[in-house]
Amino acid sequence: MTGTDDVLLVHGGTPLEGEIRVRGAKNLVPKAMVAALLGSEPSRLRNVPEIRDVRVVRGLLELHGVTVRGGEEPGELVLDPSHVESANVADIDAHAGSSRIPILFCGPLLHRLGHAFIPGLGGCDIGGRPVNFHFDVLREFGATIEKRADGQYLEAPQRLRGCKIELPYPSVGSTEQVLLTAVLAEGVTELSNAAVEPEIEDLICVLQKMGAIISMDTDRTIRVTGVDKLGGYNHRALPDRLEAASWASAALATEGSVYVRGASQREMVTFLNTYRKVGGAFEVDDDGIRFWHPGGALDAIALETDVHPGFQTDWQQPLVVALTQASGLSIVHETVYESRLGFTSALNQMGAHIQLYRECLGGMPCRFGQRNFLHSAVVSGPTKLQGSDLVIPDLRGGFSYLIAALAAQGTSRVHGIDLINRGYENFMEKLPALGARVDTP
Ligand SMILES: CC(=O)N[C@H]1[C@@H](OP(=O)(O)OP(=O)(O)OC[C@H]2O[C@@H](n3ccc(=O)[nH]c3=O)[C@H](O)[C@@H]2O)O[C@H](CO)[C@@H](O)[C@@H]1O
Ligand SMILES: C=C(OP(=O)(O)O)C(=O)O
Repeated sequence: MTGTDDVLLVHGGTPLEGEIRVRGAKNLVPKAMVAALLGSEPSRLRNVPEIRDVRVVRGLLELHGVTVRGGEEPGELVLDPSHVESANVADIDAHAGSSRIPILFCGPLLHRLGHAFIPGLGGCDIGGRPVNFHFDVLREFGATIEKRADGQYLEAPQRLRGCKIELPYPSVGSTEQVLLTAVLAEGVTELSNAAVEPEIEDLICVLQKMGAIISMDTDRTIRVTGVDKLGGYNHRALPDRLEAASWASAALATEGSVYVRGASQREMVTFLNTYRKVGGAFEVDDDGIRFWHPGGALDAIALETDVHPGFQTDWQQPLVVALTQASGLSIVHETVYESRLGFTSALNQMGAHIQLYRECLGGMPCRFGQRNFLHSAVVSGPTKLQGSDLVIPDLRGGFSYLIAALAAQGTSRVHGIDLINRGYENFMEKLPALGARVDTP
């Protein structure tokens, strides 16, 4: 999309009402697709959403000789890794900056080919997002890494071997890096301070179906006993709890009611507790969750983002829009990314009162407190929002701008909406289905 194609006019002031469906999680599906590379047989992945991160990984897998085709049911992919081969560096490089997933190709490609080339990563610009943990763990497994102008070149001079690793922080991607590498490494790998997000548990289920031996302790320790060979898997991806929470926040901020078919309570317990504290209502049934604004005033809250089972950082930005409609002072302490509150300046331009602070406004130990990052916010509400010209900064920030524009009086011009396709399936169809008044210029 370019030019005016990438602009959405949002005429606000209408509550979102109706039903939408979420499918497999953006933060699991592309990784399960990478896991298929480790198998000696085809894998079947179901509940796959049509989002850009899936297309990027599909392209990268195909470049490496994996055949990817649709399966029998809608949203099913069949991935056949029988003929994995080296890809042309220039072709891989065409995917530079597209997503964060390419770094997870390291372990599988080192096992299959003995070498790997990783282009520059993309992903949301919400902090520095270094990948030092990833490369440190790969070195522990025995890989060599060379940084060149166009990307990172890795080699495994011999079979990678299991090792004992402690992550400095429970990083999601680094934990996945360890899992995808340890399953075929020689011997046992013990990872402490691992991330335990639901998407990681689901990746462990995928790998176990392939023949891996992985155990998870309650103290964030994961143990993997390497095996010589893995088969394929048949797996239904867990639902996208991040997209579900975004629609929930949209229902609250627009004083509407949205049934999110496919949403699952188990992965959203922390979000649901917070939603209830703010004054949002929800009802869980076997097929999804209905979220609505029950009328009356919303309540201000204190919120700290954290690794699972804490309040997921990707839930933060959409919920902040709803907090602009709550009575009193809400406090938000973002402890996962140092720069994830920059999106609030546009909300202020629309009439919100959000003040950012460098200090940690919360009790949780945080890596950013003494380091000059505006990572805490005080949201003072309720404030009426007015339509505005908005430029989408990142995935969740972008969806938050859509929510704010829908809740505002008047028309907003939202630029850069294509970015939302990275993680929200068919949002351009879902919005009008919920009664949103949107059109293109
Ligand atoms: C595709 C995907 O699944 N993305 C998710 C994943 O991102 P991602 O896996 O990139 O996030 P991480 O959990 O790794 O990052 C958490 C923190 O660790 C730091 N860090 C991470 C790696 C590293 O090598 N060095 C380092 O310092 C990061 O800068 C950040 O401050 O988990 C995040 C935290 O739940 C989510 O917000 C993202 O939606
Ligand atoms: C930060 C996110 O994703 P990514 O890691 O892919 O940039 C997100 O989904 O909000």
